[in-house]
Amino acid sequence: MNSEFVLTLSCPERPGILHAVTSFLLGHGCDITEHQQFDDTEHGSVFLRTSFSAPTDGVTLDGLRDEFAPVAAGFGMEWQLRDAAVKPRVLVMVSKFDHCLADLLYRWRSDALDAEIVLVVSNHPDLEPLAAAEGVPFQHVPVTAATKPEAEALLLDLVEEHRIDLVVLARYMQVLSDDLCKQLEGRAINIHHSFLPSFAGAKPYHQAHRRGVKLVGATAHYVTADLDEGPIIEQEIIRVDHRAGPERLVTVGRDAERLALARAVNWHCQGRILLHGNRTVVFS
Ligand SMILES: Nc1nc2c(c(=O)[nH]1)N[C@@H](CN(C=O)c1ccc(C(=O)N[C@@H](CCC(=O)O)C(=O)O)cc1)CN2
Repeated sequence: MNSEFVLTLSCPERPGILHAVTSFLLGHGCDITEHQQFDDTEHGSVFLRTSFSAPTDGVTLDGLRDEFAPVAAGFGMEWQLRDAAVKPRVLVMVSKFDHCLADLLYRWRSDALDAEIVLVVSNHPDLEPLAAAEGVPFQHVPVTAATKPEAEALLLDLVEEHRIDLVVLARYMQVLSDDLCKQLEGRAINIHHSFLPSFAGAKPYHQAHRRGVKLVGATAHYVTADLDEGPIIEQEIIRVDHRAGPERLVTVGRDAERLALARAVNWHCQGRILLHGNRTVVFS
């Protein structure tokens, strides 16, 4: 029985990167099961994701990490090596709209999410029954302008207490502070209910209706201090026409939100996303 691991890395472009990776893996009796690479010749950077199986006797994750570190240092790599069998622990944040939370819980229950949903946090009590129905703990953390600092401190305590790997904002309608965004950099994903960069901010479907668009969509992105400006992971669109009023756009938009968010969460948890400045490389 072999173990499955995933190596992701980025580094300055130069000859010998792939050779270094593959000879390291071969030297440890590992077999590559999937490989994807992107050479950004414009910026002189290489992005790579390799999944591989390793013999269980004598090969451990920590051992591979310790022995790959000097190889990586020689190329100036930023890298991650993780056990593909270990599902990242996810905290889902939500306000009153339930469609994204319900979708993620259903995918998790039906083993279609490569993550463990361990906690739901909301600034309203309304969706506690939805989490309870799936046996997931729910924490009501009210937020006002005055209480936002302590509410965010509690959230960070929960992230640490529950050993959270990823925070998912599944229609959480409060703006996170710059400090919280810094603390959660690269491990918080938001679903914005428009096809960014169009209609950022509040009420995007009403903005879209006023503009008379023929396509509406949703955007899953990493959360940064700049509202709706974080690195885009996935987008989904749906065709509409003149008959669709704002309410109808809200309704059809939900499908785009559910799909874009679920894909983004799965790809993040499978180690298929690498940050590239304010953009992403997605090995889907
Ligand atoms: N630092 C960030 N925080 C959040 C982001 C983000 O990109 N960076 N995304 C939002 C989600 N969102 C749009 O996708 C969004 C949510 C809320 C608002 C907003 O103006 N909220 C008001 C309060 C509204 C209310 O109480 O119902 C506010 O916070 O003053 C805009 C965009 C999640 N957070």
